[in-house]
Amino acid sequence: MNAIAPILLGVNIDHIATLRQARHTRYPEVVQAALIAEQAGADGITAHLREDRRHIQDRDIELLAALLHSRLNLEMAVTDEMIAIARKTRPAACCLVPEKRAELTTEGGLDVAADIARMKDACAALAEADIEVSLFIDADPRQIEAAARAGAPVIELHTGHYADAAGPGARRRELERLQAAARLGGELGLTVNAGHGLHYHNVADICRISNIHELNIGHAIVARAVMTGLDPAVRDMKRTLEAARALIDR
Ligand SMILES: CC(=O)[C@@H](O)[C@H](O)COP(=O)(O)O
Ligand SMILES: NCC(=O)COP(=O)(O)O
Repeated sequence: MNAIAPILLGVNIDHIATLRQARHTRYPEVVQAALIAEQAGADGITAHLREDRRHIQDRDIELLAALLHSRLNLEMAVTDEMIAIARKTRPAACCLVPEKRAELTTEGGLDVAADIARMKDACAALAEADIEVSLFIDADPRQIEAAARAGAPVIELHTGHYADAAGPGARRRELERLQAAARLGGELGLTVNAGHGLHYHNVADICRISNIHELNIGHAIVARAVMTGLDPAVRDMKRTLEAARALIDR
């Protein structure tokens, strides 16, 4: 029986920057937060450089790319500006996400199927700079197949619909969609990650999807960090992921 691989944790530090941007101060320093998260067990750091720069700033990405010990996963829109920034700063990974100026947070996955040629070009431009490309998509077979055709080696399944599900029935249906999506992604040879809206009390069932490689979690960790500190908040999440995966039924 093959051993189940541990699930990795990417800590998204966007909302450390949200607190800083609230008054445009020099604190809290996102680099300090990232290094604390790494020391607490984060396997990588995720940061979303939005076009509107509402939280993460260009200088954050430059410093993180230079100073992290683990790996930087830069989330960004599929634009010439962002591709140029990525090719210049060369993070280990880029996750291409949809963006709408007016959105409170990411509302859905990238519509890869609607413009395969553009996605292929973006994936190729980033891969040429030795950046691992991930596409942030809904648990939709059409988008998963499109991601494979676009040449992305990694997909990140949007777990927001699961996280926001109104009740246990809806949540179970969303979980089943994610399970089927992860299976299809694996069959197509894609590395399958997941994220958005995950927290300490809804993450276990996602961890039990055996071929999910990494979870990117931010808002819930930063929210707990406000109460207990970032180091324990990250350690708590790592422990939660490890405990859930250890229970996986083979
Ligand atoms: C793509 C995704 O789900 C998040 O990583 C994204 O960063 C959410 O945007 P905010 O961090 O601005 O809420
Ligand atoms: N891609 C998901 C991510 O990086 C973190 O999302 P959230 O946990 O802040 O909702």
